[in-house]
Amino acid sequence: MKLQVENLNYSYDASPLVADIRLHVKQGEFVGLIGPNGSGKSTVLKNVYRALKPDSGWLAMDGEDLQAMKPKALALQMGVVGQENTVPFDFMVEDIVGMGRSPHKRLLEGDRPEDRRIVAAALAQTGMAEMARRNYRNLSGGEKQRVLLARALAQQTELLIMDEPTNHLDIYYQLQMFDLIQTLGVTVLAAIHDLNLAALYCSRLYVLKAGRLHRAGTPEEVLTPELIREVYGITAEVAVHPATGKLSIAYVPAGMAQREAALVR
Ligand SMILES: Nc1ncnc2c1ncn2[C@@H]1O[C@H](COP(=O)(O)OP(=O)(O)OP(=O)(O)O)[C@@H](O)[C@H]1O
Repeated sequence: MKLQVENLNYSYDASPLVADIRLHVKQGEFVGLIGPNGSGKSTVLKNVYRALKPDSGWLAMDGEDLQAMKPKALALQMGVVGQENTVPFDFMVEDIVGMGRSPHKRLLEGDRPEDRRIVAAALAQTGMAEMARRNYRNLSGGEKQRVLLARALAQQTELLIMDEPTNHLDIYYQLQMFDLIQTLGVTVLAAIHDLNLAALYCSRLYVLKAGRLHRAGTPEEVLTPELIREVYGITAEVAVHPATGKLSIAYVPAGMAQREAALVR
C-alpha cells in the first residue's frame, strides 16, 4: 500500500497552516514526519486520515483518491494511532481493541471466533493481555497508547498512520512498539519527536518547519547538526553508533556549550 500526498494545503483560519506538502510513502516503507512543536505534523496527518478536509491537494492510497473513499473501505486499509486518546464512555480494553474489527464485519454482526483470536493476539503483542478487562479510562497514558496500537493492529490494515505513537511509553515499550511495527512489514507514516528513534526505525524522513516541507531524505541525509540547528535551534552532535549502525544524536544544551567555550578560551 503506497501513500501519496500532493500539494496539500490546509488552513484552520485565513492564513495557511500547512502549504504545498508533497510526500510519498512507498509500499512497506517506515517514514517519519519530524519538526518542532506547532510545525504542522498532526495537521498533515489529520488531513491524511480524514479528520480534516484539505483546502486543496491530492491524497491517494495506491492511486485511489483518499477523499472519495467510503469510510469502511478506508478503515479496511488505513489504521490510525492518533494523539487523542480519550474515549467518551466506560469501555473495557478488549472492547476498544475489538473496535478495530468493525470494518471487517457486516452491519450488527457480532464477534466471530476469528475476531476474538485477532483481538487476543493484538492484546498479547502490545503487552495488554492481562489488562483486557480493565476500564480504559483508568489506564496510564502509556497503557492507553498500547491499547490504541492494539486496536490498529486488530484492524489489520496495510497502512498505519501514527501521531506520536510512543510519547507516553517508557523506553522498553517505545522500542518494542517500533520493533513490532517493523516486523509487520506494513507501510507507516509516523510523526515522531524523538530524533534518535526516528533515526533507528525510519528509512526516510520529512522535516516540517512552520507548515512547510523543509527537507526530505534518509536519516543520514536529513539529521545533520546543521539541519538540527536550523529547525530546532539547538546544538547537536551526530555520529553513527557502533552498536546499531544507525545515527545517534547527542544534544548539547546551550549553557553547557557556553561553559565548554569559556574553558577553551
Ligand atoms: N483546531 C485548530 N484551530 C486553530 N489552530 C489550530 C488547531 N489545531 C492546531 N492548530 C494550530 O496549528 C499549528 C500546528 O499544529 P499541529 O498540531 O499540526 O503541530 P505539530 O507539529 O503536530 O505540533 P506538536 O509537535 O506540538 O504535536 C499549531 O500552531 C496549533 O496551535
